[in-house]
Amino acid sequence: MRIDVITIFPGYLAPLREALLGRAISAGLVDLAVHDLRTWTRDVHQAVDDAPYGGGPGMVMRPQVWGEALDAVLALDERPARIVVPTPAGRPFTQATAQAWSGDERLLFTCGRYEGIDQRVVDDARRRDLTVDEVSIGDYVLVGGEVAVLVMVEAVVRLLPGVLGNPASAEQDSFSDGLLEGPAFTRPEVWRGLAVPDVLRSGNHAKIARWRRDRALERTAERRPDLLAALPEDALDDADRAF
Ligand SMILES: N#Cc1c(-c2ccc3ccn(Cc4ccccn4)c3c2)n[nH]c1N
Repeated sequence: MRIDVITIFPGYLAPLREALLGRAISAGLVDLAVHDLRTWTRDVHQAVDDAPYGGGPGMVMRPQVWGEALDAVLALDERPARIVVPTPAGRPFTQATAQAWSGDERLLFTCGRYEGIDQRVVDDARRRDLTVDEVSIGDYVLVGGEVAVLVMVEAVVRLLPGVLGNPASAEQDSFSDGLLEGPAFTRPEVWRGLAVPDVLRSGNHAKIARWRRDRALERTAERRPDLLAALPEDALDDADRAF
């Protein structure tokens, strides 16, 4: 997978070259290129923003700079790219989104700042039949798109074959079965007077699986009843319903 990121703060994306993601890049599983938007400015001040039409607070990022940047970065590779535009007004980015994008050959992330990017940049890309997804990582407001890109790239890249040491980790993710993960424990057996649940030390794999499923159902019902309500009809078996 090729990943391009366009931003006025390239340094914000440095964490993508650390740890697991850094190893995925070194292993050739991911090609990452970060581009400074100001490369495509033409004025001495390298202006990337301007006042909003219709008035209102803040500034809006100029379409000309973004249009030239997108055209140039898209041309760097012939593979089709999904253009991702982080925005508080976007569709929710979920585990299902990450799963879907993990099958893409190329992702191109555009990091806005100020009050966002002139809408015509997205409109122009779509009318050229480019795939453009305007997405939000959550119901809160950030200062720019860079942090959202860090989140989305990690969520997608960890799903690529060969990235996680144990593929089962991704298969047993929270949300992968529509439920939150239950509690996890490791040594010591007792810590500050708190013991690991006996069932986890029983060696009875069927009982352990049941216990874990019950804790996941319990936690999801308590913290995210919306997820429980959204489960497909056949997602819960009789034992689940009995819980
Ligand atoms: N994903 C995501 C986001 C963002 C986000 C993403 C990109 C930009 C580019 C500028 N801003 C600031 C801003 C503030 C107010 C109104 C518009 N824009 C961004 C915020 N905020 N919260 C999320 N879940």
